[in-house]
Amino acid sequence: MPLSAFTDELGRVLRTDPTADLVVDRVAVQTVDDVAVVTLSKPEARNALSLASWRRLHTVFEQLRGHAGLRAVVVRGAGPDALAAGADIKEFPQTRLGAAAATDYNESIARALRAVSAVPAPVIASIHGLAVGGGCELAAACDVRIASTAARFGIPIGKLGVTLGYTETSAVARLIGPAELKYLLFSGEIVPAAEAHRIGLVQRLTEPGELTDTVIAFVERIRAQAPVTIRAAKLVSDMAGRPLTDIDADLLSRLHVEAYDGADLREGVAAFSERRSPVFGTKGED
Ligand SMILES: C/C=C/C(=O)SCCNC(=O)CCNC(=O)[C@H](O)C(C)(C)COP(=O)(O)OP(=O)(O)OC[C@H]1O[C@@H](n2cnc3c(N)ncnc32)[C@H](O)[C@@H]1OP(=O)(O)O
Repeated sequence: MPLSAFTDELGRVLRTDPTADLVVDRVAVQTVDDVAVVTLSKPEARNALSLASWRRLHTVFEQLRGHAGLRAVVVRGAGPDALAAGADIKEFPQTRLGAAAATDYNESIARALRAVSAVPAPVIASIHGLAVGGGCELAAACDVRIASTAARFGIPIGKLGVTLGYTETSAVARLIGPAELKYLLFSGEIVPAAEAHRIGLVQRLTEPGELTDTVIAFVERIRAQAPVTIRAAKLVSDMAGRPLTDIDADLLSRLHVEAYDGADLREGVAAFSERRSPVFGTKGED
């Protein structure tokens, strides 16, 4: 798809809520060329996520993980108010749940968050409003968060009496560190976007009217670069700060071989020599 048509179409998708026929368990997936847009779609409840929605997110991101040639995923919330206000509290049981159901509930959320992180392509959270509780954790599981100055963030779960597992908190902790995580959890505060940006939860802030254009421009920058470089960039960034495992080393080694033996690098070098913009394939292969 030519760049201008891609930009127009991605803009059209991001500026409108998905039609009802695209929404399954309050989650919609749309694709624009090699970019997927995942929309949380329960605007009347600040896009709160039911168990069915968490399970659907798991399925969706598992499918996107296997989508060869995918260049980016944008995660956003329908309606004017929220990415998501967390797990659907109205679904929480009024009676005791029992060990098996409680474990299954938490594991369903953790599975969804792990699936988000496991997509090889960059996953960008576009945050125009509330990213609270599980909504904040979902945003943190994405690779990059771009937010409007009107967005708000927090994990106010103490007032509910729920607890969080390792997966739900680890992505937030990696971004802001355990001390800021403790502050958010202990205070239950919902902080403005500027504060979320200051502590590292958000990478870029925009005026509310510029969020979509900023996200599109970022996606375009990703698509203009070599697919193999971006895939390796995500891997090494995720590996930073933890000991290198044999599996990590093997993955990186394969990507080095793919890069030096593949078409992306030859195209990049040729474009540099010819003083033109590179035109990359989708998989870094011949
Ligand atoms: C592992 C993960 C665990 C979790 O995620 S636990 C859940 C953590 N999340 C929360 O505790 C946030 C709960 N929501 C709120 O505290 C407030 O909302 C906000 C501060 C986020 C926003 O306040 P405002 O803008 O005034 O909206 P409003 O009038 O409270 O909500 C509008 C409608 O949305 C429903 N809603 C909001 N959040 C949730 C939710 N998380 N689960 C279910 N429903 C929710 C409300 O009830 C209401 O609906 P109606 O108009 O029918 O009363």
